[in-house]
Amino acid sequence: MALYTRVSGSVGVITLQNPPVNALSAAVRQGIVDMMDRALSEPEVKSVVICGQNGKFCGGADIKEFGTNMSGPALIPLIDRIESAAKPVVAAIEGIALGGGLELALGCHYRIAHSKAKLGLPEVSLGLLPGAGGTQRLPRLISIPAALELITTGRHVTAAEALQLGIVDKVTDRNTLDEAVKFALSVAGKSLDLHRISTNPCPHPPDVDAVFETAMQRVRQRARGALAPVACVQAVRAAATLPYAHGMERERELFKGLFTSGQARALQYYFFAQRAVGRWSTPGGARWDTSKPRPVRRAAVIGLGTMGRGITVALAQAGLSVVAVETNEKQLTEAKQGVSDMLERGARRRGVPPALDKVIYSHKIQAVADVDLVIEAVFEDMELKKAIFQQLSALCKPGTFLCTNTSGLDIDELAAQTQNPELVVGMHFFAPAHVMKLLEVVYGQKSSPQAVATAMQIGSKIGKVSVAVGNCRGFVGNRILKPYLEQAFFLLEEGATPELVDKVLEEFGFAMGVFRMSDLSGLDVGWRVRKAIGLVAPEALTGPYARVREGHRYSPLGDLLCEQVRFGQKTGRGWYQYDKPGGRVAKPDPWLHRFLEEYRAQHGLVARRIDHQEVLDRCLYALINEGFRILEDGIAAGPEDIDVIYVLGYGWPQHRGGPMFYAGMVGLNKVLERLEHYHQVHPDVPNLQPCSLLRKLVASGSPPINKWREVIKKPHSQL
Ligand SMILES: CCCCCC/C=C/CC(=O)SCCNC(=O)CCNC(=O)[C@H](O)C(C)(C)COP(=O)(O)OP(=O)(O)OC[C@H]1O[C@@H](n2cnc3c(N)ncnc32)[C@H](O)[C@@H]1OP(=O)(O)O
Repeated sequence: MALYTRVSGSVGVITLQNPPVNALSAAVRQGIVDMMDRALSEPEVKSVVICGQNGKFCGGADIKEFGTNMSGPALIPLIDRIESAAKPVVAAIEGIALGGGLELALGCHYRIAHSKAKLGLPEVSLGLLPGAGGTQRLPRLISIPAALELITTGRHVTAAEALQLGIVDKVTDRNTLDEAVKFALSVAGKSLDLHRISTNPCPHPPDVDAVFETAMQRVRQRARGALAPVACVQAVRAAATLPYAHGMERERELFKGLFTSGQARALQYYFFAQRAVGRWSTPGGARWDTSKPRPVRRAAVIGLGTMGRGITVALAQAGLSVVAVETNEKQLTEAKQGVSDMLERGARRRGVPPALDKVIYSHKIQAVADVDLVIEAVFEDMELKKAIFQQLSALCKPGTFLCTNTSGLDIDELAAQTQNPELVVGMHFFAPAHVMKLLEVVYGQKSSPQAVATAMQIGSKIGKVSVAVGNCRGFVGNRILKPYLEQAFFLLEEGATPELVDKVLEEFGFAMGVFRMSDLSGLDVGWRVRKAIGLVAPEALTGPYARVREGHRYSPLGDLLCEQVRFGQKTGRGWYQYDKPGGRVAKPDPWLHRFLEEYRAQHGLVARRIDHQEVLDRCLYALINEGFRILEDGIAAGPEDIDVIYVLGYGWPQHRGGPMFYAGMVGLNKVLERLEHYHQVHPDVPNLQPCSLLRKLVASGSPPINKWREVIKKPHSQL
């Protein structure tokens, strides 16, 4: 709803009231219509200010209303009504003016923003375009190239940048409403002709066609199949080429196409999923709203390889004091330089001083004695980690949380090395750790609610989306990755090439195909894990048992490549070839193709033609099947957790919502039917055997994803 007051005698103030972000729900829209009518009809009122309660102007359309029977006044005529008003209307922007919120402000004649406000048209990240005149008014106000950039990226801008771009008329550090009222008093009675944006011409750059062509190329390249960025360019083009009314028709037409699309549903699901994972719970009864974190002022990182350095940077940039420990002197010297460089680069980008003084380096593990939390980030070797946890338990002050950055080893086994296993949790970062948004917080059997809550809180403090997950080999992300990788290897054995598999996955929207991704992360990482669990016995690399482990099909292809020291980008050779070790551009490698042919011949495998659909089905459905197993085992509390992990950590296309959402979109019965088919063809591959939760969901009538938890009925369900 909206509140109306009159201040300073002649200014009507309309306050949007819809916590937490004053989204434009039906009631708010109705409130604005009613209060505008009142302000315009009161003869004493000479000007109007629109603001939002609780320091937030407006977070845009109410996303929760999408997909429901929307009622109440439409936004476009409401904004038009404001713009055509005979009295000046001033938007007082505090906190946020996003999406429909900014469009509302663009309908006002003037905009005053607080210096801390953020403005933007982020609809593209919800699979939409600014559909209340934003694509037509913004280019008229700030030029086509600037509007294209903001609308196609959905980027939020600061008030200072908004002033520079011309989105706002004034920025203030003072009380925004007071300033807006003063401003409204000063413009009362003045001509509004130049301030009705829709009536202004759209300024044309001389090379307007080239501007749109370049923009279209850029968005198509980045969009990975997403529709909204392309439609955004088309809508802005209408602003450049058509009169306002016709431009609005084009905007509406494009908006309608997006609004009902599966991509918009997926992206809006993903928006809420990211927030849902913050309301975590564990089977042991720890919960986001009842488990209190302990403050962490000083943290330590043990092991300054790539991961340890990234974690150190992430912590220091968030203002935490870090003791960075590396016992290898040479590595320590390199790490000091590496961390300082990263801190300086990051600071330059953010326009702040580098947090160099936040990090103290030491080559002695004893330096951790006084910290509140330790993150161990040494080599992925259980014996080494166990030894470190024994040392930490003896060295650290009582109550210090002991965390491990393992990507899949047993948290309980590590906790068992310590005197206080309740203080042990996993904090699984993703490389590069100072950049990637995802953190898996892994609770063990004995992790205390406070330890989990503290790790989750540190995660959000350093800007990560933290997802609480249970303890099993690979946790959620890497556990799901395994059957996906396995299918990709099997497809090579059966006749595919890395190029074919990657092409299909990249066309689906993955940031990188599975083989390019393996080359980037290093083939040796998985190899070491497989060796540790006894899968890579040298005598089993050839001969009749090379392709069998524990009675099931196994592909030693990855192991054979590692035997040749083909570790991927780092060695300049992997599934592809690179121009040098560390090279980034993957090129098909004739050696690899010959190697595959020889391998098939050696094992009596006859290459067949594999079509795109089979690649997609087998890789994705094997992955999704494991996702259902994870839900069944209670390792993830809900499908949202898996989806957020997969989008943020593994390059799953956001516009497909995540693997579990995708399964729902495809149809659970279809996923089940395809898995049954492929399992019949490959009975020696247990990962293709449909999991019983999937069968149960199908038997329950394939409920929508937000009802799955009712079928899972795990004790820590959040629904
Ligand atoms: C036929 C229809 C015609 C319509 C034509 C006009 C079309 C307009 C399109 C739009 O305006 S789409 C919406 C555009 N706005 C956004 O994308 C903003 C989304 N929100 C955010 O980015 C953030 O929430 C925030 C506003 C920057 C605040 O971030 P913060 O970290 O402070 O809090 P959160 O945890 O993210 O959010 C708090 C709470 O609020 C809910 N919420 C946020 N925005 C909206 C919204 N626009 N509608 C409904 N609910 C919203 C959010 O879900 C959180 O609640 P939860 O219960 O924890 O999930």
